[in-house]
Amino acid sequence: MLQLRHLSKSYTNGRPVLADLSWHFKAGEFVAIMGDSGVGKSTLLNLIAGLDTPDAGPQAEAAPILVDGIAMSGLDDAAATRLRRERMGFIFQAFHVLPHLTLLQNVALPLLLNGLPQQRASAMLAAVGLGGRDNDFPHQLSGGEMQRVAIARALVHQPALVLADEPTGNLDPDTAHSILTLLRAEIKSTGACAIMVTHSQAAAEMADKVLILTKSGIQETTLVN
Ligand SMILES: Nc1ncnc2c1ncn2[C@@H]1O[C@H](COP(=O)(O)OP(=O)(O)OP(=O)(O)O)[C@@H](O)[C@H]1O
Repeated sequence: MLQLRHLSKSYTNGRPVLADLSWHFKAGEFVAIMGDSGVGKSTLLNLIAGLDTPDAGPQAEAAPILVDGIAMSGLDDAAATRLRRERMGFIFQAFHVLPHLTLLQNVALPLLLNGLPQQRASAMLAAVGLGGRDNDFPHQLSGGEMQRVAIARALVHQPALVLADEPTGNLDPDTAHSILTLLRAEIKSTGACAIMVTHSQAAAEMADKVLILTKSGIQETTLVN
């Protein structure tokens, strides 16, 4: 579903953040990515999302990120935006719920942008435990409820790839568990691939597979209690 091939990223100061990463993420898989602070986890998600660009040049792989066989590097801005809008769902702080839209409008946004029927938005709010609150505004919600809206919005258009950056940061353990149970159930029912960056061992335990990102690369690990 998603292939990373010799992916590298350095920032303008020349310091490499990610070097020669290769991995194959499969459809239907819920994968957690862990690793030390500053190792490049968020950078990796941004690259996959097409929000940042991998290193280019004679030594670099020409197509380091393939989504369903499509090279992100071959897409112009409009095509990358379309791919993101149609095929991806984001649970990122930067994509947080919009304060001036109702909960229903927030969740319906990906459907609207993709020209899809909007009925699923209300059902999706109900699925995340916010049934009957369609017309509330984000400021009327707790942090956990807000995160549920973000998840409903990320999943409503049934994306093939869900990218989540610390989706349970700042949530109490019970809320975190119920949110990840929901995320897991959704991706298992749609066959999507979900990639979740987290520092939380409890969150990572909900995934099918845990990868550790280090300076020397990416590898699968088994969590020990
Ligand atoms: N736009 C940027 N310009 C320069 N350096 C950057 C930029 N964005 C990130 N970095 C650097 O890249 C490295 C990786 O950052 P990143 O946010 O991906 O780490 P992380 O693993 O997600 O960390 P954390 O777990 O603390 O969130 C850091 O050293 C950071 O300072």
